[in-house]
Amino acid sequence: MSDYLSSEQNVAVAAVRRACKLTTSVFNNLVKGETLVKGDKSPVTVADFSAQAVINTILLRAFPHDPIIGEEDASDLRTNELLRTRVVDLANEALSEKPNVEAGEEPSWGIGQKWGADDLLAAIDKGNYEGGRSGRMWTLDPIDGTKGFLRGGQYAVCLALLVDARVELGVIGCPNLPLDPSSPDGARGALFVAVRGHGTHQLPLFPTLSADHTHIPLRMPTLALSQLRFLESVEKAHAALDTNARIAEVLGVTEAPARMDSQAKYAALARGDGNGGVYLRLPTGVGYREKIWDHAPGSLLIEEAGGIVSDSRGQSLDFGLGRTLGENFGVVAAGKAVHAQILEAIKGLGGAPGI
Ligand SMILES: Nc1ncnc2c1ncn2[C@@H]1O[C@H](COP(=O)(O)OS(=O)(=O)O)[C@@H](OP(=O)(O)O)[C@H]1O
Ligand SMILES: [Mg+2]
Repeated sequence: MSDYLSSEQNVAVAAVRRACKLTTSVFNNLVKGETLVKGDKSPVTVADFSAQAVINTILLRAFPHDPIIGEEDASDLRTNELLRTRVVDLANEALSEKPNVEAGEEPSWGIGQKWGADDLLAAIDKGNYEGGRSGRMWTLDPIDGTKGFLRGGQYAVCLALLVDARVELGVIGCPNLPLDPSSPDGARGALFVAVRGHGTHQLPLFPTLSADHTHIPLRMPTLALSQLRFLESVEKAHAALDTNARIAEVLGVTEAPARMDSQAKYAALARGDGNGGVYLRLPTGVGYREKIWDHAPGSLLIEEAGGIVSDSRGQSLDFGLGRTLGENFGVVAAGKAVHAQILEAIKGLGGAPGI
């Protein structure tokens, strides 16, 4: 682990690990359980709120002066007692587990104890920061890829620290991502940590041995266009998949795209899964603004693994605009060798809808 932001890394890793344990247990108990009616989103709702309560509680105690841009707010919990009780119980289960001192956890982070409902709701609401161009701030997506979570597919717990609108630390927990991409049926649960200037590393999300704390450095492979495989969203509503197919044709990419929910795509790309090579996310129409928490940690994972992330016109992503990024720009994440050619192909097609 690098010395730069070492206590922030420790805190963020511990917080994301605890939240991922919680979401995994919600999935195993509620989503897989036979009681779930098709279309019932309540497990993802409780998991979302309680994961944000856990992470914000820890951040608040470890770095009391840092604001947080979080996806959720607690207003629904103030009016729904049943939901509130479930969230408080789940968050306390995750927070009260005693600090793992060997893994660098500290009791002063509010762990190893239970919290009252008021404290936990206030912690969730601490995620209401509007963002901006100056100072330190965290951004959190407690469950990115909610649809993937419900399907038992990919989802991610995503946390980043920004300083003066630049992402300095990105931590992404992917409970369902195979630890070793060459054994897709092997152990699942991978954790990714990127620190500006110090690379992107992978470690097991749920360590059992002390050797599991070893950080493995990630480097994106250098691929030619003909070897590329596109990584893209599962949901047609979230990205212009038809445009992706046209761009693939222009570039001579023949491999069928890999579809994956959530920022797990950035993580998979950073470690070169399945000949990944490009994550294309072009808007489906006019008006949608991408959220800061959907791209801040993932983009640093790519950059620190040697790749480039830009909007579809080649500009770097601007994280200083508030809770969202600019309108209708799309995201192109790829290895250095092919990024410019992909931008050319997008331009050649006259951009994407809404660009
Ligand atoms: N219309 C539209 N356009 C673009 N993006 C949208 C749109 N609607 C939602 N979202 C955001 O997409 C997040 C999930 O994106 P994914 O990359 O996981 O795609 S997908 O799950 O395969 O759909 C998803 O994140 P979560 O809400 O955290 O799941 C949303 O923030
Ligand atoms: Mg999201």
